[in-house]
Amino acid sequence: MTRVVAQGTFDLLHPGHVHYLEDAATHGDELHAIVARRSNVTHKPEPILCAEQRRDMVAALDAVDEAHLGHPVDVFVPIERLDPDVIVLGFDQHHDESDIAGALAERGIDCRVERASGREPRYDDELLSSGDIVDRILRRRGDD
Ligand SMILES: Cc1cc2nc3c(=O)[nH]c(=O)nc-3n(C[C@H](O)[C@H](O)[C@H](O)COP(=O)(O)O)c2cc1C
Ligand SMILES: Nc1ncnc2c1ncn2[C@@H]1O[C@H](COP(=O)(O)OP(=O)(O)OP(=O)(O)O)[C@@H](O)[C@H]1O
Repeated sequence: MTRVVAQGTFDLLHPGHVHYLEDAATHGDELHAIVARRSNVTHKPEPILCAEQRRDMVAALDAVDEAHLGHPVDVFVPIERLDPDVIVLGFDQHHDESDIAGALAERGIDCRVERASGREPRYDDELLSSGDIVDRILRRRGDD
């Protein structure tokens, strides 16, 4: 049984998230998704939705076996508990594979780090970014 972990903010779900999680699931037999806490989302505007709602939506996706709230302080606590064989990063996530591999080795966790592919838009006007969805809402509602 190969256990895979994927992680992200997953605010306002869109087909890019589904693509990431479906790709991650192909790296093993069982996919666990970790949902970032608001306090750890520091590289972009904070999520609109609370962590529990984001977790429940991710858990409802077919590709995901279990979704978990991330740890508020030490992001390696859920990894130690889940003890995955593979961590699959999103295609554009800012994390460095070798930094994560180093942190895993320091903690004695035997786990590969891989990267998912990206999804190209399939439809005219398809939005594959939570930030772009928020921007569109603000633009359209701002016009009302
Ligand atoms: C291996 C790994 C484990 C993570 N675990 C957690 C966690 O337990 N809690 C948390 O708040 N963020 C965790 N994160 C961080 C966020 O998921 C991530 O850095 C970011 O804030 C969301 O990325 P996004 O740009 O894909 O939305 C983890 C990141 C990695 C790479
Ligand atoms: N178009 C896409 N194709 C594949 N994966 C995607 C795509 N968009 C997002 N993802 C992946 O989904 C995961 C979680 O994404 P995240 O929650 O950061 O959403 P986002 O929509 O990219 O955010 P934002 O637009 O606000 O930066 C990330 O690993 C990201 O790489």
